[in-house]
Amino acid sequence: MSDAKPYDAVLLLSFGGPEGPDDVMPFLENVTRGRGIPRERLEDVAEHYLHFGGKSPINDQNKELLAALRGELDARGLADLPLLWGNRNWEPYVTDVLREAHEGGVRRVLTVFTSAYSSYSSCRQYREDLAEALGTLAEEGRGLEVDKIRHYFNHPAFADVNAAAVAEAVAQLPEGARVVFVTHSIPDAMNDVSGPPAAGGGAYVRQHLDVAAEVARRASERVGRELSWDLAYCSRSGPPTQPWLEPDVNDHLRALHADGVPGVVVAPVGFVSDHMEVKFDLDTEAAETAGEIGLPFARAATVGATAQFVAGLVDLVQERAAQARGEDPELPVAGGLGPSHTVCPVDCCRNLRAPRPAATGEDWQAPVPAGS
Ligand SMILES: CC1=C(CCC(=O)O)c2cc3nc(cc4[nH]c(cc5[nH]c(cc1n2)c(C)c5CCC(=O)O)c(CCC(=O)O)c4C)C(CCC(=O)O)=C3C
Ligand SMILES: [Fe+2]
Repeated sequence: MSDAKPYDAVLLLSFGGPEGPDDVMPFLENVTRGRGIPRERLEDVAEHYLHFGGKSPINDQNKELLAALRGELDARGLADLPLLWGNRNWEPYVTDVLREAHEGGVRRVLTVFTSAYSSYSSCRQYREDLAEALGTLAEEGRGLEVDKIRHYFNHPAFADVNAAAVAEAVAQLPEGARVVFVTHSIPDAMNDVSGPPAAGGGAYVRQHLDVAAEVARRASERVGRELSWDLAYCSRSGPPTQPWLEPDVNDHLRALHADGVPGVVVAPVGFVSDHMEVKFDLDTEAAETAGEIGLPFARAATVGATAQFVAGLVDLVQERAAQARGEDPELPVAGGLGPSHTVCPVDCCRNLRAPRPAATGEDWQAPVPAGS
């Protein structure tokens, strides 16, 4: 299957991040426009970026992932398939990237998000921003069709690479160390409406619990003992009056220490690479918390651009292409939830603030290009 037909390009769609100190505030304004984030929180987060020279790690990590994806596509006979990279919140902006691709003859694009789970922030917001880009391009007379791969939180490659990372971190700690899986906190209300409405909401937490159990099971096999684990959250923002998913990872480390747990592996399964949340909220802040209370601490690696994860992503691209051709490919999964949809049902991960059209959904109507 050395073919990606009917797609004529793959787009890696990511969050984006600042490249230097002058970019930090404009980037944060892009991210938080209309999201009701308090000014103090923005100033705090600006400090996190400035602590690292005003440069987010995310862009270089995406470049590394792109190079690895390119290599894997080439190795599978897909050297002619263009691989694009665009962001929602910073350059290269997805609209500009798709415009240029259209100029080069690209009409049908398969998208891979750098985010593995369902929720407004981790899926629908990407779809809304894609829809906006497609709208802008249609006004310029450019027609493009876009699909996406299924969520990959429960792809075997994602589970396996995370399990290897957890096992490696466990080996650095005393016997009896606990695994604390960490993901980005979101408002409770956002979790409540995450995933397809027919599944009753709560998909964000459900998916993380499923991955955590599966990664812990695979890591336990690797280390030869039963690992106990919890799920905790980082990077809460929003006003204090609004409930967000808890426990916060720092509070949780203190609680585990008080219970006599002899060490913790912090495993950021909610992130595909070492984003600022990982570098600051975990490697800086949570590590400091652990240091203060004298709790041995090891951070498991994120999947990043590991060969096995990259191969899994290309499998997902080929699988989605086969589906688009009307074939019935195998859909490998890990854990207990089964393969997720590729075309989002109506109101999947509903936007609770200001609903906007979202691409790659059942109710998406591609805008008609001007002049056609
Ligand atoms: C679930 C989730 C992911 C994972 C899925 C995915 O990967 O997309 C994620 C990723 C990311 N979030 C990032 C950065 C930020 N997120 C913010 C704000 C928020 N994130 C939220 C959720 C998520 N965010 C939410 C509910 C808010 C509150 C505002 C709102 O309701 O929309 C803010 C504003 C300041 C603040 O409030 O903290 C910033 C700067 C970066 C870049 C990091 C880098 O530079 O390495 C990345 C990858
Ligand atoms: Fe975020």
